[in-house]
Amino acid sequence: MFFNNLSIYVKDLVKIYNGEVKALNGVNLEVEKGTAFALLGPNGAGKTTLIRILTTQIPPTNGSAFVGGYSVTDEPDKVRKVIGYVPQEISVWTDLTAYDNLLIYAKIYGIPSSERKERIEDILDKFGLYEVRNDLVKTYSGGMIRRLEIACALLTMPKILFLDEPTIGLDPVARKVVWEELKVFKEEHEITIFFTTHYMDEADIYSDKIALIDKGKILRVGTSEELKRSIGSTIISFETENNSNNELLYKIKEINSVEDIIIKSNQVSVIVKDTDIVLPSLIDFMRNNNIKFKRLEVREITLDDVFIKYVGNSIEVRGRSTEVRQVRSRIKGG
Ligand SMILES: Nc1ncnc2c1ncn2[C@@H]1O[C@H](COP(=O)(O)OP(=O)(O)OP(=O)(O)O)[C@@H](O)[C@H]1O
Repeated sequence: MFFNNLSIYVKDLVKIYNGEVKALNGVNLEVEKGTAFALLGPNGAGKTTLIRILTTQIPPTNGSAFVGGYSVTDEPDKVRKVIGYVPQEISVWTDLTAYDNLLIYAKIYGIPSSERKERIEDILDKFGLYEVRNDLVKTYSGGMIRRLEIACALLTMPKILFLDEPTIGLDPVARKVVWEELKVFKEEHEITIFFTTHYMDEADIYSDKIALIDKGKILRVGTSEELKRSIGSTIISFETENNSNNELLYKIKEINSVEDIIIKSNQVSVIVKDTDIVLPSLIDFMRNNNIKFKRLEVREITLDDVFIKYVGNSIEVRGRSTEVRQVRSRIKGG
């Protein structure tokens, strides 16, 4: 059957808020079973809106979406039975212990009382929280709270886990712990993970496929390698020293084997197919036009370069994410 291989199928999805804000503008996506899929985009791109539609919290304005083979609009109850969801906002009770939080989830989701203790202890162990299971959550670090939220969402053993900015506001070490534990769980139970993120490295390391989203539109979908290759093979970057004019610099595009050029103030990135061809011509060009430069380097293309190329600027973690981080750290501090 058509959906056999897919966990999520989205067709021409549109969401317009209050008849005027077009948050999603014709989104098409396919997510294969057992994979980790990252939705990468800046603030206001439509990431949370898409996740809310896929988790049946809000209806789309137009188009269709299927999760686990079920329509989010026609069969929302069936969708809810096969998914787990961790929102950006705090979703556990901080005045309770981890064990009691999970016990509430177990009761809400109808896990038989004879199985509860074993399943709760098992998931606490998998997410490194067994030793602190009887401590109040408000004494936990941000990373521990996140791991508990994920444990709560996985207690019912969903087939598809949705995570909205799972590591927002966490330090790099805590982010790594969250992802390493998720990775082990995903492999063990063959679940599909659909997550939104601002973090390039997170999408790069932990996803099988990445969709770039901006202004409600999917710009590109592919593996990290496919996305990087789609813009070229290498970057030659340098800083200009004098106030060279950009019009002149854009002429670098005419050099044979140059794919594109990105200029951000005095930082110039030249995307090339073949460095050996471009480098001598580029040096000649700079000399002939008396453009002084420093810190020239030849480096691999990163996802950040891909994003700048397709979206026009780099992702900044700001606004809402700062807000979420502040709220989380306030709660953490009691
Ligand atoms: N309930 C709402 N009512 C009206 N407009 C909304 C609502 N929710 C989101 N929007 C708008 O829809 C657009 C997409 O927002 P959304 O929250 O989906 O983006 P996002 O990519 O998740 O952003 P962030 O990374 O900041 O969470 C934005 O312009 C936002 O202001």
